[in-house]
Amino acid sequence: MIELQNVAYNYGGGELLSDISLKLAPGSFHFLTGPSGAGKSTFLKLCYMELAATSGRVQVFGKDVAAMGRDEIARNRQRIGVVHQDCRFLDHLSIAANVALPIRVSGRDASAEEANLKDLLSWVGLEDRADALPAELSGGERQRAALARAVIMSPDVVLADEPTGNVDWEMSKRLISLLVELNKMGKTIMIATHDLNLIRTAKSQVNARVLRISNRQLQLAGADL
Ligand SMILES: Nc1ncnc2c1ncn2[C@@H]1O[C@H](COP(=O)(O)OP(=O)(O)OP(=O)(O)O)[C@@H](O)[C@H]1O
Repeated sequence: MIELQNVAYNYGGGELLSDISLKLAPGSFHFLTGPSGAGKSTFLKLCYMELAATSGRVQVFGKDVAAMGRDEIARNRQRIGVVHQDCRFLDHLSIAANVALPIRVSGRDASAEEANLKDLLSWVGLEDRADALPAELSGGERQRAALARAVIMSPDVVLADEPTGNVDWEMSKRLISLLVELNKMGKTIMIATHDLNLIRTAKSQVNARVLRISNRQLQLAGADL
C-alpha cells in the first residue's frame, strides 16, 4: 500500500527523519509512537503525500510519488483517509455537510450518497447531530465526525494523527474500536499516538505492530509496552 525506502526529511534545519524504511502491507494495523516533536505527523504527511521526501523513495499504491503529477497525487489521496490532529471543519456547514465534503470536492453526486452518509453518521454515533454546527459539538463528537469524514470516500488506508488527543478514556476506547472495525473490514490503519494505554487496549482487539520514532529513526517497538 505504502512503502518508504531510505527516506529522509528535513524542514530546512537539520534532518528530522533519517533513513526510514517501512512497508505498510494491505490490511495491517500500526501504531506510531514517539516523543512530542519526534516527527510522527511529518511521517504521516510523507505517507499521504502532503510532503515530499528530501531523499529516498516513497511509493504509494505501487507508484513512486516523485513520479506522480498533481492530478495523480490528488487521485491517490482519495484512497487515503486522514484524521488530522486538529480536525478542522467549515464552521458554517452542518456536520453532515462537513462529513460529505470530500464527496462534493471530488465532483461525485452527493445526493446519490445520502444513504451512505446516513449510515456513516450512525456508525460513529452522530445520527442525531447531523444538523448541528461544528461549534456545537463536544471534543469526542468532533473526533468521530473527523473519522466519518476520513472514511466517506471508502479509502483503502486510514491514517489518524492523535485521534484521541482531546477526549476522555471512554471516548478514546470507542474511537479505537471504530478504527479496529475498519481494519476488520480490510482497511490498512496507522495511528499516531503517545497514549501507551490506548495501544495496550487495542492490542487485545487487533494484531497491531507498534513503531516508534526515536533519534530520527523508525524502530519496531518490542512487546514491552
Ligand atoms: N511546517 C514546518 N516547518 C518547520 N518545522 C516544522 C514544520 N512542521 C513541523 N515542524 C517541526 O518538526 C518537528 C516534528 O514535528 P511533528 O509535528 O512531525 O512531530 P510529532 O511527533 O507529530 O509531535 P507531536 O506529538 O507534538 O504532535 C518539530 O520540531 C516541529 O516543530
